[in-house]
Amino acid sequence: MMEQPTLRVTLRTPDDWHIHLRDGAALPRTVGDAARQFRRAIVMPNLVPPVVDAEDALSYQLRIHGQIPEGNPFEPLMVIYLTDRTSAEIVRQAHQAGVVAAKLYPAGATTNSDSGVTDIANIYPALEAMQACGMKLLLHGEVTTADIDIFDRERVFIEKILSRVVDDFPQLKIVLEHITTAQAAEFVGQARDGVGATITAHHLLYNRNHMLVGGVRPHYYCLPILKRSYHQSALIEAATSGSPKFFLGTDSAPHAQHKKETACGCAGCYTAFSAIELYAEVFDRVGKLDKLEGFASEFGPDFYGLPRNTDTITLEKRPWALPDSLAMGEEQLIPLAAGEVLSWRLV
Ligand SMILES: NC(=O)N[C@@H](CC(=O)O)C(=O)O
Ligand SMILES: [Zn+2]
Ligand SMILES: [Zn+2]
Repeated sequence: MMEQPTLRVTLRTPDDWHIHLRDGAALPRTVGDAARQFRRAIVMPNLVPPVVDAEDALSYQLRIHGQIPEGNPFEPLMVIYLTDRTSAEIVRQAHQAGVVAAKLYPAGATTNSDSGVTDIANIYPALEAMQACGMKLLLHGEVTTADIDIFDRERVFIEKILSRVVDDFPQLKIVLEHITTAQAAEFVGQARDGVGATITAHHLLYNRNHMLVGGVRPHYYCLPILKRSYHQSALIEAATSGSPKFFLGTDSAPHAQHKKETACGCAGCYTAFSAIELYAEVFDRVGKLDKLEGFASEFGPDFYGLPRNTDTITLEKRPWALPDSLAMGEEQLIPLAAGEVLSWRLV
């Protein structure tokens, strides 16, 4: 019998424009996984306590650097966490220290967001300073008031908050992170220049049925929460459209197994172990593998005003099963799609 030649695709090395690496004992796992496939990563600042200024960001960056495998050129790009007390001066100092962005977590919106902003008006001076120095604004785009249903929180954030910030700061570069709805895809698609969005692999691969039909599956629980399949289709459409407004951000977020599989489980999916392979799965499924390179490796650096990577990675069509569990320090971590078979594998 003749062996079929193995299908391969070679891509410019991708970057991850939204990842949670955490700290301490988690770092060898998270940094190692990210550095295996990505050259750069935008590192989320929601540590406890959060990364709020230049000093915090630089010391966190050093701890990450300490875990990059020998000879690997991985580059963590640092972000500060906006609080009610973030001043214009804090922004300017962070910018001078090489911090590329500041992250807005509405207070209480997601994991480790208790120090987040309680009213966007409190950070208008910080946003002015960011606009002036070119620092990007990254948004966890969900309102948090109890009267708004969890499935509507992103849509209401866009209507009530985002549309205002986009207009009030016409030169500010804004990324609506981990979008999950057709409304978000549409808003960003039609927004002025300088407004973009990241999309996770899990919001492309799954909808809320995957999380809730036949039993509740805590490893699919993340924020913003998985939505209807109609929204999933809109996200796939946006990610594979070739529009430079949409780019890769895994939102990979490690929570130990015992913190997910419990009565009140944490929000976040761990995808860093196989992120580019998960994205390849989706793009291939809809016949758009040719659009993966723009989404994964070009539109992100273009948006951030950074050079595109010049080296490449290769994916091969060779089915493999994800491990059931990974070690993270002394703890166990269940990767998203644990035990499932993926078609593409990083060579
Ligand atoms: N996405 C999540 O569900 N969790 C993230 C926080 C975030 O990005 O909202 C985390 O830090 O665990
Ligand atoms: Zn978030
Ligand atoms: Zn996140």
